[in-house]
Amino acid sequence: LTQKCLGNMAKMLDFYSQFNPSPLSIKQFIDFGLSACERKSFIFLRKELPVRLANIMKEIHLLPENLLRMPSVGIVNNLYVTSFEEIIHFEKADVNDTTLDTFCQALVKIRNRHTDVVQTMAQGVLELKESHDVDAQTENSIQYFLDRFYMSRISIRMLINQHTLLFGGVLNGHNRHIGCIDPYCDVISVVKDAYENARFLCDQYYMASPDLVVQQHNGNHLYHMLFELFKNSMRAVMEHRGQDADNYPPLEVTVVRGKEDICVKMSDRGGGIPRSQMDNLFKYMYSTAPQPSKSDAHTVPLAGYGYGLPLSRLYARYFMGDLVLLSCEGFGTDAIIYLKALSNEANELLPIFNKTSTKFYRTPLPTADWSNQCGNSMSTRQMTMS
Ligand SMILES: O=S(=O)(c1ccc(O)cc1O)N1Cc2ccccc2C1
Repeated sequence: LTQKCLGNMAKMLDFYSQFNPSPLSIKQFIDFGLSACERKSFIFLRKELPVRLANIMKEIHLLPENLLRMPSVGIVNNLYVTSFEEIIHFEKADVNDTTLDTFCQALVKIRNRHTDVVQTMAQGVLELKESHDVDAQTENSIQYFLDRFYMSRISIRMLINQHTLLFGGVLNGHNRHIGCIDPYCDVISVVKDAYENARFLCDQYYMASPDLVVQQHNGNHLYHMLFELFKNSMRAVMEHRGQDADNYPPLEVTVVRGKEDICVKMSDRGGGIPRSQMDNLFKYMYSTAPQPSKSDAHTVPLAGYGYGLPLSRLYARYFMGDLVLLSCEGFGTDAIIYLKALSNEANELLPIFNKTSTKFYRTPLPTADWSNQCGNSMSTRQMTMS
């Protein structure tokens, strides 16, 4: 990048990062998709995509120095710079069919370019762990950043998918879908799909798998969350009971549609984990496992790079839901996915680059205002954070 171009890029980043991202609700996605006007979508996206990209790119620059210097983080940063440049080319383009077509192609190119960003960032965290000692403040900044970075990425891919599915020419398989949203989503069938695919992996690895019991009391993010939870629960049950056991306690899934929340609860009797370990399950630093070596590729990892739970919780929180784990050590674990029942309440939850987020990276961990004998001290913020 030439000096002039770099300077211009910095100015454009400052300009677009001043705007807050505009959260959309599932209702807005559906209503817009029904009227589907490509020009309006283009006009909205050529501003909103640079705003969302710039907001998170400014935050990348706030990362702790030694993470920022990791080769993989440099690669991710350059991907974002390239994609940001490509999008702002459309800033003043006149709105005609040629522009709309090249815009769609650019979105597909950007989506493909960023396909492996989750793994590449995980590699960056691994590079840091292998080259530096990571203090609590750095770990805190990384946890805070990656939750926001992946949420931002989920939201950008959601916008790109809706536009390319609605206007990209390729007819999507199910014409009742609006973009990637299925307004008639039958949760039970998603549960069964996710179970069958996780069971396939479990059978391959353990030569057996727990049954599924589904009780119904009343998309694709939902599928990914369920697939992840099934893999965890199956692994827990199989390892808790040992592979010679002849029968395994079934996984129980309960689906309830309330006035405000839709709950999908998955209960396993896999022996659970101690309360002291629970927080680690959602920590990127803790769950950044060394890459599974290609040699033992036949042992298909039920748990991939370990980012399954933190990412699944982001998918749940993206549309104002949540993912909560409740474990009883020695017995098993309940995982509950909460979804908004009403599409007008299912608003995107988006990270905003501003003074508050900037301060978070610069504020040292507060001194403890709680203490116990074993020398672990906590701050009120840490108590409320988890
Ligand atoms: O921590 S867990 O309780 C657990 C965590 C998340 C989940 O969705 C289901 C679970 O059951 N569990 C994961 C696991 C893996 C290997 C051996 C034993 C266990 C216990």
